[in-house]
Amino acid sequence: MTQLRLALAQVNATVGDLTANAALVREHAASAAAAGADLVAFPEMVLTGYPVEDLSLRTSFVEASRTAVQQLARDLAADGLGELPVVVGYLDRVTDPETQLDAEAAARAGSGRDERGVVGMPKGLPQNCAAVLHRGQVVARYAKHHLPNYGVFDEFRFFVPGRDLLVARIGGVDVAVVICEDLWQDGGPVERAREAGAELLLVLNGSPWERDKDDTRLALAQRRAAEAGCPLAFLNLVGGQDDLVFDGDSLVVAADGELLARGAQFAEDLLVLDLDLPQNGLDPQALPAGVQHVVVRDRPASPGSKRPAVAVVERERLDPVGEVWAALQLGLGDYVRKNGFRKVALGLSGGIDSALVAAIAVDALGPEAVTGISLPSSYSSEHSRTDADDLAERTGLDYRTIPIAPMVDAFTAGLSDAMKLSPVAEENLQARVRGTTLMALSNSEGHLVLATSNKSELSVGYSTLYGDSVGGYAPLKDVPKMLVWELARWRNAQAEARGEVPPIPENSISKVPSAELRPGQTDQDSLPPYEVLDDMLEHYVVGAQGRSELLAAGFEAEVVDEVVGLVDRAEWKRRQFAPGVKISSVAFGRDRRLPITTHWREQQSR
Ligand SMILES: Nc1ncnc2c1ncn2[C@@H]1O[C@H](COP(=O)(O)OP(=O)(O)OC[C@H]2O[C@@H]([n+]3cccc(C(=O)O)c3)[C@H](O)[C@@H]2O)[C@@H](O)[C@H]1O
Ligand SMILES: Nc1ncnc2c1ncn2[C@@H]1O[C@H](COP(=O)(O)OP(=O)(O)OP(=O)(O)O)[C@@H](O)[C@H]1O
Ligand SMILES: NC(=O)CC[C@H](N)C(=O)O
Repeated sequence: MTQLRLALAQVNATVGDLTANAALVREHAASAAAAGADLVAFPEMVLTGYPVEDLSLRTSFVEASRTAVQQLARDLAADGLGELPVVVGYLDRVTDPETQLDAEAAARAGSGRDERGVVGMPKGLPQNCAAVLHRGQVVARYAKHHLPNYGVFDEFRFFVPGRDLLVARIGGVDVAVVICEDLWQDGGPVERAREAGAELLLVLNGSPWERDKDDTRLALAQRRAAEAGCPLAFLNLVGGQDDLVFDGDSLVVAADGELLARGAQFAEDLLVLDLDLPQNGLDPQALPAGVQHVVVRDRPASPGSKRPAVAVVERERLDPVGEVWAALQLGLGDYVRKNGFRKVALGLSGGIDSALVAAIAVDALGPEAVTGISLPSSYSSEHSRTDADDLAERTGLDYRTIPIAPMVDAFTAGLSDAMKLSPVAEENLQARVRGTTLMALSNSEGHLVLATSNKSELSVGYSTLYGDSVGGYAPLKDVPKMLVWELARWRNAQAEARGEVPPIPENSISKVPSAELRPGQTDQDSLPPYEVLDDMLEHYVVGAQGRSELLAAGFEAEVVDEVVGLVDRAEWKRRQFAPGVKISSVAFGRDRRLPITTHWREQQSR
């Protein structure tokens, strides 16, 4: 048995900020060293942030990452941390196609060049890599084998796959290092880690969160640990990046599947634990082909018997709705902060969507950073104002009122000389005056405007383009309306349990949803009841089911045709929408890509 004190640093890196990310690594490496760790690991592409998308195709960016990883190794040594092996994810490139690519790819790299790069491979041959840093140097390197190319991932476009497995002897333990998708695919590096006799499988991840994924990951880690025949440490990024949220939730499982430790959810964490590892007797002279064995440290920094054991602190787990809240809060907060904003603004209608967005924003940024504006028109109900007032008081946000009736009247008068405004044009004019007013505030005072539309509305195009759809970020973009209400009730119940004032007025939760763009209007004049709509959207948008499957699932033909038609026609509107946090398995945006211009109609399958 050898004891390894393992430190997993789940940190919040920022895409493109190599300097800040390197500083984050140095800071957490220092904490790991202070905790007596034999090894500290950081997530997938921590040095560049993740995902970097087409930045991987820029020579300047790839070279900056290559330089930064070397500099980081030197800086760690200068910090007095040179003896601590540090594993970091970063962006590298193929420098020797003969030895770093498989034979077929190497042949293509040698022959098929055109002005865009190597035919069939991304320009510059970038790779998603892990490096082991020790005594001021990069002492070992691994390139991700399996590149995810589905859902939100496009890694065939961004990277060239790696070929060899890395096993690094660290603190006397043979550690196989792999990267994220390597774990999700059968066979490949996990199987080879077992063949090689690895004693610990270390997986660096940039695994974005979606509902229920924590359970999927745990089950996967347990299965792969059994396959690898050794404990498995799954280390994940944390933080928001455009429409993705990484939840951390790193975990360590034993070879028999026992959960040994789990990191915080949606927060940075440094997980330190002692692993007692049996020696698998890896023989460096008898390794399977394609396994690189590098000796970094032959024995632990301090023998297990001579240091006090570390106690693994159990982190509190969030319930399923709490996870969604935390994802929305972190996704919005990081989008605002990482894009250099300090405050946000939104229209407060007294309705549930704007109330929920305001409450999330206040949790993410604090009440002083959130400006809510009541923008009453001549159709606005009394409760739209009083409920907005109530929300403002409960949350303490910066609250203003700007009546829009005079502006709408001036617009209507000005336009009516040139055209006869249709009823829909008149309705939308109000939403557009509100949009213009919010953008004026954004330009004048520097607020980022939040769009309040939810996934149900986005699905069917129930918003006014250049009106209530204005905004730089749309927190509820992937949140269906029924979940909007559930989140509001959940947040209020949390407040009550803590003896705090619930942020969302009860009336905003219980009232009938209405756009209030004409007298007496309700959402249900134009849309099926939200219970039915959301259920069908789960089948049609998330499940991508066709008409016959929707009918077989029990939906009425008339409703199917109406909803499918609305969803299909709204594709152009969705394309112009701001990004928002992905919480489902199929979010609008990169997850669901459909042509705007298409003559395919589901009804054709009748
Ligand atoms: N394929 C396509 N490619 C490019 N542009 C396309 C297009 N199809 C239509 N268009 C354009 O889009 C215009 C229609 O879109 P748009 O102007 O937005 O208007 P539209 O979608 O017709 O109306 C907005 C609807 O949303 C409702 N609404 C508004 C605000 C808030 C809420 C709420 O409660 O959440 C609901 C409102 O009551 C109304 O029923 C057309 O005039 C046309 O110019
Ligand atoms: N009177 C208003 N004052 C300020 N903003 C408004 C007003 N009416 C609408 N808006 C803005 O337009 C958005 C869209 O209106 P919509 O009616 O869909 O949302 P909501 O009122 O928040 O919720 P619900 O759809 O449940 O009524 C609102 O969320 C809000 O940001
Ligand atoms: N970065 C990755 O390789 C992520 C892919 C993986 N299937 C996940 O979602 O966690």
